[in-house]
Amino acid sequence: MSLAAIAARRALLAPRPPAAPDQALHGAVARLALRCLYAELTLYPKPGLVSLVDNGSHGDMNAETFMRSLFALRHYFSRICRAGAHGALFGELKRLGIEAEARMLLATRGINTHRGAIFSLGLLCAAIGRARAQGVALTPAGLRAVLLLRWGEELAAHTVPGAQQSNGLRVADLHGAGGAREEAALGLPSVFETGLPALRATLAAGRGLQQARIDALFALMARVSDTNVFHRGGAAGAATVREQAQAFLDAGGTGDPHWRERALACHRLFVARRISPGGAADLLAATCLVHAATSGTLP
Ligand SMILES: CC(C)(COP(=O)(O)OP(=O)(O)OC[C@H]1O[C@@H](n2cnc3c(N)ncnc32)[C@H](O)[C@@H]1O)[C@@H](O)C(=O)NCCC(=O)NCCS
Ligand SMILES: Nc1ncnc2c1ncn2[C@@H]1O[C@H](COP(=O)(O)OP(=O)(O)OP(=O)(O)O)[C@@H](O)[C@H]1O
Repeated sequence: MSLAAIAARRALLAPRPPAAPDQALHGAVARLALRCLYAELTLYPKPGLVSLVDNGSHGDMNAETFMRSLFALRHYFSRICRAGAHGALFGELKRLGIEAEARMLLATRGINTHRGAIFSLGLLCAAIGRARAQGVALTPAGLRAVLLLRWGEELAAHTVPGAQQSNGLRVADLHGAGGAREEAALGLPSVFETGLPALRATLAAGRGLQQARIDALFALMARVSDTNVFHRGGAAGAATVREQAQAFLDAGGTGDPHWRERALACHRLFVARRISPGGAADLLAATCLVHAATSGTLP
């Protein structure tokens, strides 16, 4: 072995200095975001959505496509958390988001798996970084206030060059669907006012995280103005999602002993109609991120 090779090996084996506290936070936030997206992917039954069990209403993607995309996003969530901590303007977050979309498309060979998640979870990671840097307590109200105060105005005016062709903008015009943009500009009300209370109510009732995630997903489906649903199913598809989700909740959600059969029946109906509540799925992952980040799991 050459001297240079020995030196390189020694450098590799040498103990590393501990990461600076803020660097450790950005890494931990990124890992949390990925874990929440993975938890959404593996949750089952999820009406019309991709899981490890089946591809739901999707012909062009499966769990493997989502896993490849997740792996490609691991640095993005850490970078956007750091940018938030350093007080970045929304333009900088947007640049990181557009770069992450390109990485996702490269990893999936052009399939949109995490566009909504890059946006909503990216914003939350930035808000967590910002809250910590400013000494704001990591509570749901604190996070939402940071998000709105720092980026609310810019989010309300947010457009992306070349996005005129997006499904979201088309159906926003056609059906008046708010989509990801409106949701973010209002400080993710579906996450803070619907998903999180539903998740925590099920946990408080003594049921586990899996059931809490199912209840949160159905609560989100009943509320969210989901451009994915409008794009594929039109106004009728959106009404079906709302009605089916509300019926599941009215029957007691996962508190009903037959909840699994109900959720499976809903899954089969959505697959038959090619409906996929992808916006609600993204917001479920966002809900899990807020829950975990505000429960003392971060360094
Ligand atoms: C705003 C975005 C999401 C564009 O949305 P648009 O509605 O035009 O596109 P599209 O129909 O493809 O929807 C994107 C995704 O949003 C998700 N979504 C749909 N409805 C909703 C909703 N009501 N709430 C949250 N997410 C939703 C869907 O899963 C969908 O995949 C985004 O693509 C964008 O601006 N990208 C640039 C990157 C960026 O600015 N990032 C900022 C980093 S914080
Ligand atoms: N588990 C999941 N299964 C399916 N979609 C999900 C899941 N989790 C999140 N999503 C969201 O749903 C979106 C994919 O939906 P869809 O395929 O309808 O979008 P599209 O590619 O924009 O439209 P289309 O393929 O109909 O032209 C993803 O971008 C993602 O944000």
